[in-house]
Amino acid sequence: MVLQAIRYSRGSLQILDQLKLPHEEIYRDIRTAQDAWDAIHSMQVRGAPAIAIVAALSIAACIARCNKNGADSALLGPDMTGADLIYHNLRFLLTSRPTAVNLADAVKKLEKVVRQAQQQAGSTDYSINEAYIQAAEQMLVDDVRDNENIGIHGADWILRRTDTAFPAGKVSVLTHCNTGSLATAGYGTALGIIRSLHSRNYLKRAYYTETRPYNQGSRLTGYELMHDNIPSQMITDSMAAALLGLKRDAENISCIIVGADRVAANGDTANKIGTYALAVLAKWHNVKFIVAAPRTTIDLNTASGDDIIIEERKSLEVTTMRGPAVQRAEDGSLSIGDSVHEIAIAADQYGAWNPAFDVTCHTLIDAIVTEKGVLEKDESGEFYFGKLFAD
Ligand SMILES: CSC[C@@H](O)[C@@H](O)C(=O)COP(=O)(O)O
Repeated sequence: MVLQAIRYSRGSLQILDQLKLPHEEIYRDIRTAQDAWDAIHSMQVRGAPAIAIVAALSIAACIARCNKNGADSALLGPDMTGADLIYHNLRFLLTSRPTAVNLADAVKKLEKVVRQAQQQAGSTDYSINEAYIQAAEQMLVDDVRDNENIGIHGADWILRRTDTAFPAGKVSVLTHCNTGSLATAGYGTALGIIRSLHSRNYLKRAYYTETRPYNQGSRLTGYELMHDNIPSQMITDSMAAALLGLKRDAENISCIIVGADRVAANGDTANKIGTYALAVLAKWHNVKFIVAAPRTTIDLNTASGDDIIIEERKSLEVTTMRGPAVQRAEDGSLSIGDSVHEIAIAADQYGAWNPAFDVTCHTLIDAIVTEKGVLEKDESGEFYFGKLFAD
């Protein structure tokens, strides 16, 4: 069964609560823009493309119910209708998390759709709503298709450009954070490449970091890889250098593949905290370092990584951990409880710095894989995005 993190049908939106995974699979109704804002801000849903799509669909689901029943759409701004109501809610959702550009990109595109619908002769609230709903629904479809193409391009590139002289010509790769079905509309970006390698029988093993402090790796990537029976092994973030340093063929890492929250115009890439450290390690160990992202993550209006706003989250997310209680029986076997609790792993009064993302300089990146193909640096060592946006 395909893992479905976003359940959408016209008028209805549900998300799989990622704070409960992998221990509990709970779907939450998203009935309002406020619900979507809360889910994004609290990271019940996370991952750059998924954030954008849930925000867009939350408004679509509300106004679809409104178009059908003529009832209150349950959006913020009860004294507004049609275009104004949509603009207002899009702007509100934009404030939910700052670093990933996909949300801002979606808002810009959806505002354009609404403006064009307003300009149509005889436009009504109903016709504006319909135009919005169709555009938001199309984003869901497009993201899955784009990720499948990222998977194909990325796998092709890895098989061409990295040393595949491992048992049966297979490669092992390392990834960070969660970039799969849970972080996107489906299939995934960096994890999409891993899926593509696996489906062609070229994947020996996917290593993934636990990704402290939010543990997107251990909680979410592990869950997805197990779900799809992809051979995999978790490491803590601090084990990456040791893994790359291993000289055993069977463990040899061909490349590190990560996703992105925002790629600046020069290729500098903001992604989950810890990405930068992996890129430095890759350079030292002469291992390819690849960023996988749809074009919606490339922000040509941001000149370089220096201009990217990095979200800082609460210290508490570093000093606590979530999970079910573990009980050890007399024979030493473990049983894991059902419900998720939060436990302190440090005294919170010490405080902790908690940037959610870091920026990897483009000089450390070998290739950026998009749905349109793989971009490498030119002779002067610069990424040139022009041709990716030719259409
Ligand atoms: C396809 S997801 C790419 C990125 O969004 C992902 O690597 C990441 O950094 C997610 O961060 P998160 O804080 O979990 O939203």
